[in-house]
Amino acid sequence: MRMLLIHADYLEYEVRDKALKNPEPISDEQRKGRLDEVLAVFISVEKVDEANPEEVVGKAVAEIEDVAKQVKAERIFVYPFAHLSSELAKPDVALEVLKKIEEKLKEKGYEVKRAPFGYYKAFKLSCKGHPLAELSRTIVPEEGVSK
Ligand SMILES: NCC(=O)N[C@H]1[C@@H](O)[C@H](n2cnc3c(N)ncnc32)O[C@@H]1CO
Repeated sequence: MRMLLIHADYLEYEVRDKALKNPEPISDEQRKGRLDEVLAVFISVEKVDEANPEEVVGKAVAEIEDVAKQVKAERIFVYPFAHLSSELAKPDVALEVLKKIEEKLKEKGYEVKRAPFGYYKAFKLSCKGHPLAELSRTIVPEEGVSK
C-alpha cells in the first residue's frame, strides 16, 4: 500500500464520471464532500496487500494515527487514489481495505470522510506547507517482504 498524507486547510471533491464499470454505489449527498483542517490520505492499495488485507489495514491505521497526532489533526479524509503504484490491488479488495481503514479511524474517535471509490473526481486541496504537511508511507504485509 502507498499513502500520500497531506495536512491541509481543506480538501473538497466532486464526483465526475465513472472510472470503473461498477463503481461503489453512492447517494446524492456523497457526490460532493469537504473537510476543513484535515489530514488528507491518498491511498493506492497494492497487489501485495492482497496477501493479508487485515494486517495492512492495521499498519495503515497506525501510520495515519501517528501522523495525525504529530500534526494535531482531528479530521481525516480517506481518498482512494490509483496513481501511487503500478501494482494495484483488485478493486473489490481495495474497497474493502479502504472501508476498514475508515471504520477503524472512526472507532479511534477521528472525524472521518471517505471519498467515493471507482470514480473520477475533481478536487481542491490546500496544503498547509509546514515541514510535516507532505509525507508518504509504504506498507506491506509481512509475507510481502522479499526473503
Ligand atoms: N483519482 C481517481 C482514482 O484514483 N480512481 C480510482 C479509485 O477510485 C478506484 N481504485 C481502483 N483500484 C484502486 C486501488 N487499488 N487503490 C485505490 N483506489 C483504487 O477506482 C478508480 C479507477 O482506478
